[in-house]
Amino acid sequence: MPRRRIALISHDKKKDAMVALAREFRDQLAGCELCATGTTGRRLQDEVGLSVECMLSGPLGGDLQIGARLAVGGVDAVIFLRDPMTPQPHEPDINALVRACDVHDIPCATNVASARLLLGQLLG
Ligand SMILES: O=C(CO)COP(=O)(O)O
Repeated sequence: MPRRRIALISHDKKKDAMVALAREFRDQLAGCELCATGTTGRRLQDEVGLSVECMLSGPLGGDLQIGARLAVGGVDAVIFLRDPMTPQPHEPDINALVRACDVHDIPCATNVASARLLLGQLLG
């Protein structure tokens, strides 16, 4: 089976949760092709030891880079731990990425509970 291509994105207040989730699924994620927005990806590399292709940071266009890749068939699933309590300067980019997931029917988990279900099903 080809390696799953997974995009990992988290807002600042959700980054600890992303690191914890990645630790939980570390062995399965290590067998995937991972890409991430910049700061999220660097934390996953440094703190979990995963190999991650780091895009730009979200506010600088990282969500859009992942959305563009997804639109041409380059991403199988998105884990996007959003912070629903904090306004983001790049809200339009965030909406564009989630919309691209819906347009192209790519699974997108936006909280830890759904991320666990998605990763368990996809990689379990
Ligand atoms: O802002 C983000 C997603 O919208 C995440 O970007 P970083 O991983 O660079 O913090």
